[in-house]
Amino acid sequence: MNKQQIPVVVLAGFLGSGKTTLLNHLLHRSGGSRIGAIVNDFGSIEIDAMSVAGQLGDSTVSLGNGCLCCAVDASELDEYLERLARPAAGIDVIVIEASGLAEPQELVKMLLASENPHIVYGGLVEVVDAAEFEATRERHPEVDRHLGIADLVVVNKADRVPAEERERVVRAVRGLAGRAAVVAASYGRVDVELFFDRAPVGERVGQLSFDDLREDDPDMRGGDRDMSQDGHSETEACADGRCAHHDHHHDHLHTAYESLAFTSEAPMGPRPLMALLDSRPEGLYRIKGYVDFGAADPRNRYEVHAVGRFLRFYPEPWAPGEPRLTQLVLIGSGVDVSTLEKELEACREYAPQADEQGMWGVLRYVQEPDEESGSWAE
Ligand SMILES: Nc1nc2c(ncn2[C@@H]2O[C@H](COP(=O)(O)OP(=O)(O)OP(=O)(O)O)[C@@H](O)[C@H]2O)c(=O)[nH]1
Repeated sequence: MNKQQIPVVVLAGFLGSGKTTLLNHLLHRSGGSRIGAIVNDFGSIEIDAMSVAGQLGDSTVSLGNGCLCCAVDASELDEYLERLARPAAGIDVIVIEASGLAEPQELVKMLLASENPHIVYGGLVEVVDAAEFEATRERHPEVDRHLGIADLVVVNKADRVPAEERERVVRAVRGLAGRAAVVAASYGRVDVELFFDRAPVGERVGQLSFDDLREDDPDMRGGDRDMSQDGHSETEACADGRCAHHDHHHDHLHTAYESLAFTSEAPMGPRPLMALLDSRPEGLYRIKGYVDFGAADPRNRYEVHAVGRFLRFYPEPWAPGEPRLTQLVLIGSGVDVSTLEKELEACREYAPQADEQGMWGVLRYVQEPDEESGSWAE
């Protein structure tokens, strides 16, 4: 192995499984290693990039608005890798956080094809949400094949399921993941050594080659399920519109999903927003971003996450001078995006009242700090 080459690890996993949480854990625990991150957001507001950027400064780059797997060619990615891999940047390992709808094998292919002499493919880490695993597999059988090419699978959110279910999920993942290491974790708290000390390069290329990833390999194609079955054309469904050039993309997960990016300078009314969130449609699987509740709580911004039926708010004080904005990305399948947008617009309050009782509906979804480290069952 060329000691000068920087390993590039792909961090993938379905929407909301905990990739950003794991990346943040790695950044906190990196010790003397310097991590460069490339964050690929599906929505046009780069929420994931915002939540890691603070920690990395110029060693984070963001590739927003569409799945990286759908890029026409690898040149954009190469450009970013080039920037991070310059010896002057002093980076030891690069992590690419894929969007929750990206096809990991496309990213791996791009890395294996890269002619950048400073980098080397460092493995695929798949994050699985233990609480959502079965339901996600039912809807998207192709996630099985993502696990089949992983080098490490993190069965995350172990705290959200009872011990027996956790064991069941770990066993099922082991069955699908072949030779990959499988570890259970909460809040992405994996052993950092395990993450970065993946198998040496020579071994890896032997293990996962272009041949393994060939488009016409039946094992890689996940059957001929038409992901556009909900009636959305590929161009509509792909956030950056580039998918139309790639007819083989019909089996990509993201072709079945639409995203809505919503920004408001006017604060959101807690009551109407909670009414909307509490009755959100089944297909609206993922919501993330930041909410300004204005006079109802002028001190804090509320980071919000919905994953399936799970909903949490995380209040934190606004930074001095930070623009008071609500910025949300909503990702779903079979969701009427324009209606959703109108509903969100209707939640804005132009003459807000200090409606503290109105915040009760929000506070029901605020996690106590000690819950994070606590029990296995929610
Ligand atoms: N209970 C519990 N919640 C978790 C755990 N890991 C992450 N979360 C929460 O799950 C939500 C989604 O986590 P993210 O790290 O943003 O997930 P992601 O995979 O980056 O999401 P996308 O980029 O949208 O696909 C957040 O509310 C996290 O706090 C965990 O182990 N247990």
